[in-house]
Amino acid sequence: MNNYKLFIDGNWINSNGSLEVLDKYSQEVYAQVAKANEETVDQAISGAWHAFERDKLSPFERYQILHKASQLIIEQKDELANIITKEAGKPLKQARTEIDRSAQTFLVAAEEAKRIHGEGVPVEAAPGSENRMAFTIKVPVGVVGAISPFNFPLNLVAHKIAPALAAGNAVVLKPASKTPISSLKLAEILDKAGLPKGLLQVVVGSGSTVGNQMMKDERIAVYTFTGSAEVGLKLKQETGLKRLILELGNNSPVIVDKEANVNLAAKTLAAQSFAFAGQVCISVQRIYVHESIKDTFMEKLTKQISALKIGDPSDPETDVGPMISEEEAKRAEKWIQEAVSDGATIAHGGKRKGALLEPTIITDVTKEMRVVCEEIFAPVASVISYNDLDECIKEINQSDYGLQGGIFTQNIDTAYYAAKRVEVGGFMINDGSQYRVDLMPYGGVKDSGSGKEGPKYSIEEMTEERLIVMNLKE
Ligand SMILES: NC(=O)C1=CN([C@@H]2O[C@H](COP(=O)(O)OP(=O)(O)OC[C@H]3O[C@@H](n4cnc5c(N)ncnc54)[C@H](O)[C@@H]3O)[C@@H](O)[C@H]2O)C=CC1
Ligand SMILES: O=C(O)[C@H](O)CS(=O)(=O)O
Repeated sequence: MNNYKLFIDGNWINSNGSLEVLDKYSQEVYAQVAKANEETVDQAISGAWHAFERDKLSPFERYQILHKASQLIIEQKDELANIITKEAGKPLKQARTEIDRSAQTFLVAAEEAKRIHGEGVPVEAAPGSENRMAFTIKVPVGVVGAISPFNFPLNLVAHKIAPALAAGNAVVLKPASKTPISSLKLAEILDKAGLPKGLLQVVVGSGSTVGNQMMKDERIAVYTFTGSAEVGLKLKQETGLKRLILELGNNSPVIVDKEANVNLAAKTLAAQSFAFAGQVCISVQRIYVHESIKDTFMEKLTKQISALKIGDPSDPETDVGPMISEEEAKRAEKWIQEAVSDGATIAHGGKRKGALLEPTIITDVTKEMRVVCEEIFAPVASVISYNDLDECIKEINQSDYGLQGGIFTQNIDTAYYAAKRVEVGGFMINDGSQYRVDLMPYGGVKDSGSGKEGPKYSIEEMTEERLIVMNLKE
């Protein structure tokens, strides 16, 4: 049995209670993790605040620490990938990709630490201001409160911690209680990389206790949250005038136009609908296919899906592993059955064994069905045919969400026409919605959230721009 402690003020501490982290494939207890209580959360926030006041690192020192952390992540790749596979049930090959991406996120944030700057403001042009000089500087906000989801337990945490530290802040992190171990390993890595004690605090526990306490604490200046729209909305209502970065859900649409490369579309969409069992917020969920190519596309798509290997996530060949819990798999199965009883057809998959749900394609759906209009967050995609592109885009935009989308077409005019009209934060041409490189601006519109991630963009959110005006002698 693995035992993990909390990381408070640079020390590993136990608490009265603990929580069990399950191996998501075997469903056996994989680790015990100390659970934060009110007192430990208070200690963590207070420690972060004091560390922020005390340890003012230069941009170059921040660069060195984050750069070193990136190297250590790569050195520990096998161990970290195994942890993600166990605690999240993510197939090993996808877990290994997550480690590489996390190292890159740290590296990009390290570089950004040296580039944080304000700008000159030309006030001398204004009458009476000839002797004045104005410029802005970027200052850290103080303590950043970070709350993260289960699905990318290392890289989505990296997207919060690395830019916050690059900007000179302290961080209190609450990882998802189903997958806290990756965060604790990351704390160990940052400690080894030379991060002064207290600048990162990791508190483990439920959202309703630990998360809730963090959201109410005056000492936290800015919040960054990734998770469901439901929790995001609650947090927005609770945080008043404080800045809150929200990275929420989606039901990603992708158009397969009549001029698409159908082979490319089928191959890409089979991979992007079912990676990590569809539990990716930009997972392809709604596939809009032009009526004239629907049969060919369906044939190629189902062939690609049949080639996916389903099962044990620790097998390096596995493409689709279990969902985060049997309960979640049952919820998705219920949505599928509900659609079928309302007239939909299962074109592929649909069966469930424990937390393993087969990659599933549904056709004959309507836009009111939950599998279409809500975020399913499971290995399930709907194929919807269309004849008129404008009508298709109109239907796409009826979604409450707007994170990422895409189109497959060889016609550049069609591609750009759609890119300008589909209401999303990011739009991919000749790729699916599930494309992301970690330096890109990433974030949604509508109920998918507000504010952007990607180190450069998060740093903007985690700093204040202060204007300085100097009244100089003539
Ligand atoms: N836009 C984006 O970048 C991403 C969005 N997501 C979204 O996350 C969801 C899946 O992740 P889950 O972990 O199930 O999401 P969730 O919303 O249930 O939980 C996310 C985090 O919030 C915490 N939390 C829950 N209630 C809270 C409260 N009242 N106060 C403070 N914290 C609270 C949880 O403990 C967890 O750490 C999906 O909707 C998915 O689309 C996931 C990854 C990336
Ligand atoms: O939202 C998600 O699930 C992630 O942001 C996934 S990824 O884009 O970083 O791969």
